[in-house]
Amino acid sequence: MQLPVPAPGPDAAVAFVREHLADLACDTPAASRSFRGGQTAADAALAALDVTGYAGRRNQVLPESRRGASRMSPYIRYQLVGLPALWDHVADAPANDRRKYRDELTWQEFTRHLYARFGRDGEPALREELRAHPPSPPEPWDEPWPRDMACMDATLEELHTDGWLVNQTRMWLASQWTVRAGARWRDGEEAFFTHLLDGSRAANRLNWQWTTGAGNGKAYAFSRWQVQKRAPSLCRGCALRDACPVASWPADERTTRAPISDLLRGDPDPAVTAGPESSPSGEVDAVWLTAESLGDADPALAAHPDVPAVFCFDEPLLRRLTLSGKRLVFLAETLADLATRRPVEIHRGRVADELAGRRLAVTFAPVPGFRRRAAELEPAVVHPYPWLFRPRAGRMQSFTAWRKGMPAQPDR
Ligand SMILES: Cc1cc2nc3c(=O)[nH]c(=O)nc-3n(C[C@H](O)[C@H](O)[C@H](O)COP(=O)(O)OP(=O)(O)OC[C@H]3O[C@@H](n4cnc5c(N)ncnc54)[C@H](O)[C@@H]3O)c2cc1C
Repeated sequence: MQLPVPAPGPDAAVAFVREHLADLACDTPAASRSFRGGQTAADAALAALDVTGYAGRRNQVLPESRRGASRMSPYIRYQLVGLPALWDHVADAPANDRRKYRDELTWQEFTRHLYARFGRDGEPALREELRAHPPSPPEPWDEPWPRDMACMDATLEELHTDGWLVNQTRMWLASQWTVRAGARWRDGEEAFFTHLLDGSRAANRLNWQWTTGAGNGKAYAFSRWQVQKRAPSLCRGCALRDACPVASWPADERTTRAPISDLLRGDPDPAVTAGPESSPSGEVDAVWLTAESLGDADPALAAHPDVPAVFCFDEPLLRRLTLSGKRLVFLAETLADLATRRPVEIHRGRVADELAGRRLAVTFAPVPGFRRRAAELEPAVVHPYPWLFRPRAGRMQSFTAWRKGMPAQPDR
């Protein structure tokens, strides 16, 4: 089913989602309080980005004015800003901040590589523990994120209204959920994925695994200590300040070993994982846009400026995911913004049905869902994914091992 293209701006995007996609959302669709979707918003955020002080303040939570986080992740998620562009943008930042910021961009790339490698056969990836089973607390909690703890309440509120959190509070929530409360990390990962505007299976699953000890065997322990250090006002105003349930460190943080996949040791065919290396030529009559790449610099969009861009809200997938309306509004804003520069078609349905019979150009996406849909649609032209570092065959047991196998500077 083809849908109308909304006018630019959050109000039209909210109205569009409420009219056409509300049955697929888990809440009443509304816009994120803090983030606007679209290339125009992403360009403005990039132009304003100054990472001076980032290394010292990236973990600060409150007051908000002291945060060092760059807040670029929703734009990075949809390739409205690419990792190579950010790498270049911070070239003149103070050395320590530049190094730290580029390290974090490299973590993002690491998660993409792992997800691509484990999802290379088109099957769901990284749902199993990579190296260890997280710790089990002696007494599981009835409610993993109790709202009477001010640190839980404030961070969940931010997640639900903004669709975004700083890295530090993501770690608190993940550790509290699994290491403290004994809940399944995959359920927590889903709860994040529902709301995060930047929610990606690669970064979300990997970070849940790393925080809970599944990724490297060492769990991150959450306690009042971090809240007092990073957001002291939360403890001061907490109803439980004299009976804090996380006043001391967790009783037991031991993980137990899990079987290790051979894919962590090496990739038998990195070319399959990485996708095409160069852009072929070919006649096409539309560019198929995926949620993995919605920016103006998308290689397929850039190579075929005269054909419409077609995006399909994947009904079976969205029905299963039941995302927050904020994510759908962000996407609608992004498509509406693109439509101010070139023809855009928006569909809702099964992707392979909605786009059947068209000669499509698309940018390769290193995720299992793309492989499955592309196998059905057989695009005429598949453009390379804009990797920061092209995936190689080497070890991925740890970030450090993987980084050693990558060049010092991004591949161009
Ligand atoms: C439990 C948990 C779940 C997470 N889920 C996601 C997710 O779904 N999507 C996502 O993009 N990030 C996720 N992260 C990583 C990180 O928290 C966010 O990328 C970051 O908070 C986004 O805010 P920012 O752009 O201001 O980050 P900054 O600190 O300004 O960093 C700049 C960029 O570096 C990258 N980056 C920073 N830290 C990490 C990291 N630990 N792993 C991967 N990339 C990183 C991101 O692309 C980020 O936008 C998660 C972290 C945890 C602990």
